Amino acid sequence: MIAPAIHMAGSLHAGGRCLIEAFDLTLPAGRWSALLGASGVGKTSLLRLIAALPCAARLDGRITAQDNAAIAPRVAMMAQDDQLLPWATARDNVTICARLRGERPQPDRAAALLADVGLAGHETRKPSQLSAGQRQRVALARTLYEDRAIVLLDEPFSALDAMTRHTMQDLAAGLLSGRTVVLITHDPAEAIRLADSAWIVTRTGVDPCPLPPTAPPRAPEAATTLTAQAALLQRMRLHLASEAA
Ligand SMILES: Nc1ncnc2c1ncn2[C@@H]1O[C@H](COP(=O)(O)OP(=O)(O)OP(=O)(O)O)[C@@H](O)[C@H]1O
Repeated sequence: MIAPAIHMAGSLHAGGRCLIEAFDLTLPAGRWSALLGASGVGKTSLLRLIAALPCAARLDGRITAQDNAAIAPRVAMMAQDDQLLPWATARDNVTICARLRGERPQPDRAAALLADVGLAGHETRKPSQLSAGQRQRVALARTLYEDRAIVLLDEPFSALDAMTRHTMQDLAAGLLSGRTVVLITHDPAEAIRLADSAWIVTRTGVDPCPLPPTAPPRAPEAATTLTAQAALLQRMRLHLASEAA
């Protein structure tokens, strides 16, 4: 499986206004890239454009893979909302994309992934019988089941309690090692913990953020992690202040 770098450049527009004036972003091959930035700046739109999904925003520019092959067929995307089918069990939701493609589902693999995300014994529950955090973990298992080279994660751990989030971050870091992963997060601690590269998306472009020299996933209690978190938070504050001015 080749996990390519992805290059995006141009300007982003929606509803007759410019969201991002000009940006040039290379998401490194086989690494985790984090995108942070104010609500509404266009982060989800960038992910949807990479995945070639319908999007209210328009990119004047281009998105290419390093190997020039098509991107969309190699993408698994975990959206902000869990997008689970209400009438299907957790296990059937994990295999839904494969079944829609006409592939034979692998229920044992789905059950194993559900166990990985801490949902052993919940395989036959419907989404309405699960908590928001449990539903988010089913959506994570569905994304992992896809086993794609490019994985787009839009606030994947936002509904989880702190301890479960920590466990799921480690799990995703392990299972998605070597994939080109793009993570949208509002949490500087999560970006510092997981990312190989990070950018703050703003109206004027994308601002690269320094990260500790250690490899992710980084220990949350390490001094370098905490210092980098504080610096990133401060940088986000400065961007917010300058956008408001
Ligand atoms: N149908 C639409 N018509 C016009 N503008 C839209 C439409 N849908 C979304 N937008 C605008 O597109 C912009 C980008 O939305 P997007 O969801 O990409 O932002 P985001 O940075 O991911 O936000 P958040 O962090 O809140 O998820 C927003 O400012 C939003 O108002």
